Amino acid sequence: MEGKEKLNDYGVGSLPTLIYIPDFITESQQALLLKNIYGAPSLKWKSLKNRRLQNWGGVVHEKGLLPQDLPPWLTSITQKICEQSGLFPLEINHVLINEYLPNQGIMPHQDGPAYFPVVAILSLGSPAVMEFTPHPRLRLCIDNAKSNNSVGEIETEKCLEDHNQISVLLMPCSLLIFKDKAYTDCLHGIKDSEVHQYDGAINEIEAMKNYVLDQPLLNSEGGDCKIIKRTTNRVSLTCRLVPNVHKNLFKF
Ligand SMILES: O=C(O)CCC(=O)C(=O)O
Ligand SMILES: [Fe+2]
Repeated sequence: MEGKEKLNDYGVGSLPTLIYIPDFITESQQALLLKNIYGAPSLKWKSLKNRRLQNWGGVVHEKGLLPQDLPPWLTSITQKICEQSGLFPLEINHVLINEYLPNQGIMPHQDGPAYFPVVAILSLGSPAVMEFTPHPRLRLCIDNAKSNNSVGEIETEKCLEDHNQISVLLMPCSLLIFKDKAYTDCLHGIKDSEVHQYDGAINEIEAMKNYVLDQPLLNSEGGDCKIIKRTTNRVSLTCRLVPNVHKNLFKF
């Protein structure tokens, strides 16, 4: 990608706003990142029930960040994201690295209130499908729309169009940016399953363009089966800006 003016070309789907950039980094940049991630001191890993993570940039509190400098191997990526997207008013100062085994995922959730509402996720390793679902507080609106109560026709259509479940296929080396309604009105999550279906993914064409499946999978009718098998770990870098930075713990 040659600069922020090109970013609009990478918008996918109709929900505002999801941006998918295939091959944001090269395979050798991916290998170098993985080397740095797996070369970090083992204490840097925090094990959760369904994944491991490394926290870089400092400790995020509800009200802000107790900062720590990002290492140069991460700033080379975060600066590129800032420059090319033009979507962050300040430098990205926080990176969460998640590692998922093939059968691990992340529950549908919304990111915390301390972050500026633009998220950039760099994917490494195994592909995966991320699902965006309407926030429970919008369920009522959708249920009303479905039973055609109380919401006008145009609103109904718009409501459904905006808030159906949306799948995004995340290939290695790609960058996903999400903001606006995708950030404020949706939960995002990844199923904890070794097989992910990408049928109907909003970026299917862009994501599969340069990708050859090792063994095309066939369904019972002999047609192509749009699933990916997660045979290796997936590692993602969730890059965000915490605008409120506290230099001094006692000023919290
Ligand atoms: O691993 C991913 O792609 C998603 C991570 C995520 O949603 C988060 O860290 O908040
Ligand atoms: Fe998240």
